Amino acid sequence: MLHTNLSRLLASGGPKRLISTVNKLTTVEVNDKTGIAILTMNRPPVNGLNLELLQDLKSSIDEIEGNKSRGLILTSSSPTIFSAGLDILEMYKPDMDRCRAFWSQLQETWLALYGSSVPTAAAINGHSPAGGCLLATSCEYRVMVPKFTIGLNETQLGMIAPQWFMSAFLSVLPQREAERALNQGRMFTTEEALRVGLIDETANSKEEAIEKCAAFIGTFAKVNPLARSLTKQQFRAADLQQLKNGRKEDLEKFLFTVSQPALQKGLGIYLEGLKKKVKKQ
Ligand SMILES: CCCCC/C=C\CCC/C=C/CC(=O)SCCNC(=O)CCNC(=O)[C@H](O)C(C)(C)COP(=O)(O)OP(=O)(O)OC[C@H]1O[C@@H](n2cnc3c(N)ncnc32)[C@H](O)[C@@H]1OP(=O)(O)O
Repeated sequence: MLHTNLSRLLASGGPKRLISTVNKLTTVEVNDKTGIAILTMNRPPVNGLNLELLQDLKSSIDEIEGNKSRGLILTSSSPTIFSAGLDILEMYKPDMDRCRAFWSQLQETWLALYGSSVPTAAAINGHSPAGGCLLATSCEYRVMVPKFTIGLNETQLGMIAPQWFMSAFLSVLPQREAERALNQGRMFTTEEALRVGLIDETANSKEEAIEKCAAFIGTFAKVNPLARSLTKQQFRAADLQQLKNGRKEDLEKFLFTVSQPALQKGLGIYLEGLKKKVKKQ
């Protein structure tokens, strides 16, 4: 009951204090009463994860870790897109120095989110392909609004999701389901995602999704925070360590992959397809 009241207060727009507007592409709002932070991505039109958005996400996660928030809810300011995943323009005909900084920042941001000491939840209020799905599956709980899609579609782009994308996916889905979905590059509708367990709940609106995420975070109200966070970290330690140990190799593999002419050609065709779709409407 206490948890429900807390979450209602949060969602009803109860007393909220904007504690950070420092970052250009993210905002953090901490509710004074509940202590839960809402981290909102705001990079129109599709929250494409470019270097700057990844930097802002990392610094917002650090801020939430530092200000003793009771939990983190990740969401988007767009009414239809949670995140379109990695900004393909960071990988298409890239400047290699920037590309290096981009991938290193993606690693850094993932380590911070997946390894966060506070309870994390994603209020998925729009489409969430690839890198968007990575962000959502790196959280501990997912609530999604109907009529959108989520999944790791990398193979559809002729790309291979790195091992740590798979780790986050596997922390949510059974191996058999995860392997098949990744091989197919399958995008799940909200209803399908609920059926396989890729999301935990559905909600009819962003506000309701945030309320349900807050209720999840509220379930830890009476649990010792240190015991909870150390337990979470033990569960995630092997996945985190695997990337920490292999960061350099992972970066080199990425740079090698994006410099392949066949991949560049595929990305060009994919981008063209996205643009043609816009013109048809
Ligand atoms: C083992 C070794 C491995 C080593 C590593 C190797 C490889 C690296 C692995 C790479 C991993 C990649 C993960 C990714 O995240 S790749 C990105 C995947 N994302 C997508 O496929 C999403 C594509 N977008 C869409 O499907 C749709 O845009 C949508 C998100 C469903 C939204 O649809 P809608 O609302 O209709 O919007 P538009 O389609 O009209 O888009 C508006 C605008 O935005 C541009 N855009 C969309 N998505 C992206 C993107 N991801 N990056 C850059 N730009 C994007 C789109 O082109 C439109 O632009 P214009 O307005 O200029 O036309």
